[in-house]
Amino acid sequence: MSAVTVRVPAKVNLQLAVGPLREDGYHDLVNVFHAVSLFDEVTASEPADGDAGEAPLRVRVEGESAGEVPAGDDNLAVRAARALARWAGRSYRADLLIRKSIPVAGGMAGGSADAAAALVACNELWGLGLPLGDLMEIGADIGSDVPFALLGGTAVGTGRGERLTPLPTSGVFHWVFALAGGGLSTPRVYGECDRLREEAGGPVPLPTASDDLLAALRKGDPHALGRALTNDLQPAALELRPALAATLDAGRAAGALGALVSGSGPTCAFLAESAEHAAALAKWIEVADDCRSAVTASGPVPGASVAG
Ligand SMILES: C[C@@](CO)(OP(=O)(O)O)[C@H](O)COP(=O)(O)OP(=O)(O)OC[C@H]1O[C@@H](n2ccc(N)nc2=O)[C@H](O)[C@@H]1O
Ligand SMILES: Nc1ncnc2c1ncn2[C@@H]1O[C@H](COP(=O)(O)OP(=O)(O)O)[C@@H](O)[C@H]1O
Repeated sequence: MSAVTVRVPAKVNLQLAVGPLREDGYHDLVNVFHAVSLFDEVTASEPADGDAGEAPLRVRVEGESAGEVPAGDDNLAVRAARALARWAGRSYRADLLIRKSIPVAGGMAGGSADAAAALVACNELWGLGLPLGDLMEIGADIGSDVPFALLGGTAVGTGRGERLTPLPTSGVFHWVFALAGGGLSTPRVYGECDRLREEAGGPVPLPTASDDLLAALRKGDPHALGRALTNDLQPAALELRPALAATLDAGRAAGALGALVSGSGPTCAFLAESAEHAAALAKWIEVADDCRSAVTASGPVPGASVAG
């Protein structure tokens, strides 16, 4: 095979419960991930013969926000492909082309998605045949969210968010995502969360899964799910970017069943009753000051998969 294209979804966090800061600089989480139909595409191809002597892994990024993504060794897709080659114990070559639609530094795990897609694409291109479990182990070293981008669906992540258990769900959930101009740095948002907690004083409870949320997912009840959505990073994201409060209010006022910041933000997520309701909500949300555009999507969808 001379080229493999993989499609990979964005995520929204339905519950993000953040425990105390650990000694290694991470936080223990209960992270309920949900994969939604907003996709990046990564193509891995064999470099042409005349390119011998060039870097073994090269990357090109296309899409509206391509300029915000590193196009060298720091790219998470390149790091993932390099880690895969190391795991296989050989040097391999590939040209990677990333077509980005997932917002960059938007709290939707676009970089992790590209890393996951590169693992699946290079596993196929190089004929390694590694099982999903091995790819998830390699991915966890690249970033806490990479294993979920490989798995997809709806799942709860514990530890740093990398230890996954799939969750049973019914039906389809319909979403609107308010994309903001520019991003928020994930470490900065976790740091702000710690600072706010220190300021408030008192102990930080260990994270636990919400029974109401799990029941709403099992039943496929969007009204109950809307009421159960929570994100412990939201106060920190709002502190760093106060204009997001008006975006959330616009969605609530327009009748969203639930509204929250997606992960570390600044993307905001709104739950709708149906595809039609989501399309109507998007029109109201789009006019909020800090909203660059509002897009509709549904979930759950599968994780990184070779495109048919
Ligand atoms: C917040 C979340 C929610 O799913 O994602 P985003 O909303 O940014 O996409 C994740 O926890 C982000 O995961 P990911 O982006 O893979 O983070 P990593 O590369 O593993 O870590 C980046 C930095 O985030 C902080 N971090 C990450 C995970 C975790 N459980 N505790 C942390 O404190 C640490 O400061 C770490 O150095
Ligand atoms: N392939 C990639 N796509 C997006 N960002 C990447 C990629 N590789 C490295 N990065 C870096 O990772 C940072 C976080 O990206 P991203 O995963 O999009 O955000 P978030 O962690 O908020 O979901 C970006 O600011 C960017 O510098």
